[in-house]
This record gives sequence, C-alpha cells and structure tokens, in this order.
Amino acid sequence: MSGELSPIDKAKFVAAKRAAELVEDGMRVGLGTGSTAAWLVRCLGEMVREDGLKITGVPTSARTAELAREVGIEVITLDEARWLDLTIDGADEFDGDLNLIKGGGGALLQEKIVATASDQMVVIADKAKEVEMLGAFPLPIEVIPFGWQTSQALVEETLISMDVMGRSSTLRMNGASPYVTDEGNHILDLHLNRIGNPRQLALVLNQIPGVVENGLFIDICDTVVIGYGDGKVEVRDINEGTIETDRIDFVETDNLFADLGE
Ligand SMILES: O=C(CO)[C@H](O)[C@H](O)COP(=O)(O)O
Repeated sequence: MSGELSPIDKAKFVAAKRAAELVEDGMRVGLGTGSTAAWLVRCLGEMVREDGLKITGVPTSARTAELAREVGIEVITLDEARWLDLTIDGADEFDGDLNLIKGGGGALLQEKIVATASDQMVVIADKAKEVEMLGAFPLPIEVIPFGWQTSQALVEETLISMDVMGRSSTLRMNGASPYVTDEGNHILDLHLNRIGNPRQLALVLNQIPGVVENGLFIDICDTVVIGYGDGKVEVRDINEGTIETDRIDFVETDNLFADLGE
C-alpha cells in the first residue's frame, strides 16, 4: 500500500499515531481489531523495529495477531499477560460519556475481555464516529450457534418489553454462510436507531440464554483520541474532557509499509 491516503484513512492514521505515543517500554498492550487498530499496530511495529521499543501485545483477534507478528511485535496470550497496562482499539460509535458500540469487525468478545483486563482503554476513532446518542450503528451481539434463532426471538421480545424503538435484528453473513467469530459463534446485528439507556440494555441482553456478549462498552473507555482528515487530533479524557488538540504529519505513512514489502 502506498500513495495518497483518503481523508478517512488520514483521520484513522493520525488518531493511531497519537495513541501510539502513549505506549512505553515494558508495557503489555491490548491490540484492537479493525482498520483503525491496524494503523496502530503498524505504528507500534515501526517503533519496535526502528526505535527499539520493547512491548508485548495481546491481540483481540486472529487477524490482529497475524498483523502484529508481521510488523515485529511480540505476541502473547491474555492468560500469559494476565493484566495489561493499556488497550488501544477502534470503535463504531462513541458518545459524550465515552460509552461505545463495538463489534463492527466481529471481534467484540475478545475486545471486551481484553479492554476490561487493562488499566486503561484508549479508543482511536475518526470524528465521524462521535454521536449524541448510541444506536445508529447496528448493535452487534455474539450468540452461540446452537438455537440462535430462539436467542434471536428472545432478544426481539426483550427489546419490545424494554420499549426500544427499533426491534429488528439480522444474522450477520459472510457471503452465503453465517459469519463465524474467532470463538466459533454468530453475530446478530440489532437495528435500534437510538439506545436511550445503553447501560440497562447492556445488562439485560447478557441475561438472555445463548447471548455470549454485546457490543455496548459501558464505563470501559477512559480516553478517546479523535482523528480528523486534515491531520488534527483531539485527546478527550473521561475525567478531564478535552486535554489536547494537536496536528500530525502524514509524510511518514509510507515507512509503515516500506519494511514490510507492501
Ligand atoms: O469493534 C471493532 C471490531 O470488532 C472495530 O474496532 C470497529 O468496528 C471499528 O472498526 P474500524 O476501525 O475499521 O472503523
């Protein structure tokens, strides 16, 4: 990959690049999944290869594990790490309380386990992911394959009983077959439009038999690094609000691929 980045990729890149600066020698770092998290992994790989940064990474999916190894990051399992200093991951939506919808890339289960096992979770996102109310992005929930249609019916019944506006759900597909997560499960995408009480919904969904986890991340994220297409980055902290705005240069992106032969 080379050449000019699109504005959205520039926004993702600058958010990732700024967040990579938070990673220090010796840290155990949770590595998210998705296109923004992939930029982060490439930036960290460059820091490992060129600056001698010493970290171990706990990936949140098989594809992130593959990329991390490819760029030179030492990969360990969560059970080996036990507890992490920091997790950096993307998101599909974030609101003013830094609550999130995640799972657009299908990795929500490992992502939630890894983020929750971290001292700090930093989300990297382009500005378009910011919303006043969560829910325009379909909310992914991971369900076990056994009886998934029964689980789907129970989920829809629950949404009706909670007076949630949108109640339809769709099984995520991969071509002609149901999408299968790294854990061997399926994903239902809930089309809700607006989630009035995400905290309550997150708790209730996880009570339904067959539901393994939902993509609402409540009180997990500490900081969001927001990237803009013109290179601006904004760092927003849950306790302190906006703590920094800065600008990042794009010139360096080719280096992220040069050593990898892409
Ligand atoms: O939750 C995720 C994967 O399960 C991703 O972080 C989320 O979908 C955002 O992806 P992208 O950075 O490609 O927009």
